[in-house]
Amino acid sequence: MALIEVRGLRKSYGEKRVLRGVDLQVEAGQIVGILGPNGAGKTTAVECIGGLRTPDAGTIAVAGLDPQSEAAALRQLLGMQLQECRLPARITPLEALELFASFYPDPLPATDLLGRFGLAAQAGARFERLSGGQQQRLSVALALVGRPRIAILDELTTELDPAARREIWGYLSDLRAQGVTMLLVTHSMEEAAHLCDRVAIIDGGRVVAHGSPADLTTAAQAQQTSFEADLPEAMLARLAELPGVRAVRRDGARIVIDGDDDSPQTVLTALIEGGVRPARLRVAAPTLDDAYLRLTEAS
Ligand SMILES: Nc1ncnc2c1ncn2[C@@H]1O[C@H](COP(=O)(O)OP(=O)(O)OP(=O)(O)O)[C@@H](O)[C@H]1O
Repeated sequence: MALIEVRGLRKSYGEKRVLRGVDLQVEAGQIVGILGPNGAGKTTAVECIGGLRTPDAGTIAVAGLDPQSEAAALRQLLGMQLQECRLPARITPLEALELFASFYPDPLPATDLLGRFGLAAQAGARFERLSGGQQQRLSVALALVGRPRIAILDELTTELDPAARREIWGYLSDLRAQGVTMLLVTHSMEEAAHLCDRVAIIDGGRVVAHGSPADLTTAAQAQQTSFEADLPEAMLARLAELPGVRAVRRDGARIVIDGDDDSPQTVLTALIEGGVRPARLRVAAPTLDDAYLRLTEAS
């Protein structure tokens, strides 16, 4: 059985049906990313998994525990970073870490975490005086202070500069190597591609796609062929009719063609047969961004 097992999760706020039957499995030791448009219900889903919200229907087991009825046991093995870190305005990072550490039998030393998360100089600063990025780093450190077996991190690096983001990614990779399982809510495809073993895309209240970043990218079958050529409209129309071609457009001097994995070859053959010599030809491999857009558009 997976370490996190979610089946048929449903949740509404009043009339608003947010989750309409979410299924999700997270294997031990994996980093799983949850992606999806704003308002798709990602935070709602992870808050249900963390026991902070009560589902309307469905089952959730985290390390075999029910997050509602076995919340106290779950808290000992789960660390949770919330999208909005709400702490008293005057608490300092050191105080907050020591307070959270006091809830666990074998916490990480607060000073180590302050160093690791680049907050040593702010150890005694009031929370309200920290920058957005510093508050975010503190919220991740707070989620990890109890040496959790499972960490749920909600928009972990949104406010961070590129160097800080890379540092946190490095830290999470170290944690994975130690066997920590992580569920990440993210809007960053770069983050998902870099860190996640698997991603689940939530849209319309359901998981519309899941798999490794590479699987999803391949499944999207998006190849983009572009080149410069003086093509008459009739030729453009002919390219648009080729098998596997999804869209043809002009972008300044370039012709840009989206299609499936075989489309670059099909397009090239058609151009050569038509006596066209494409200049500055480029074929762009699909990215997770392309896959995400196609999958969420399709749903
Ligand atoms: N406590 C609440 N009461 C009423 N509606 C809520 C509540 N919390 C969330 N919602 C609504 O439920 C929907 C899903 O919200 P949620 O925060 O789970 O989405 P999300 O996918 O995490 O979004 P984002 O990417 O913008 O963070 C949104 O339309 C939101 O306005």
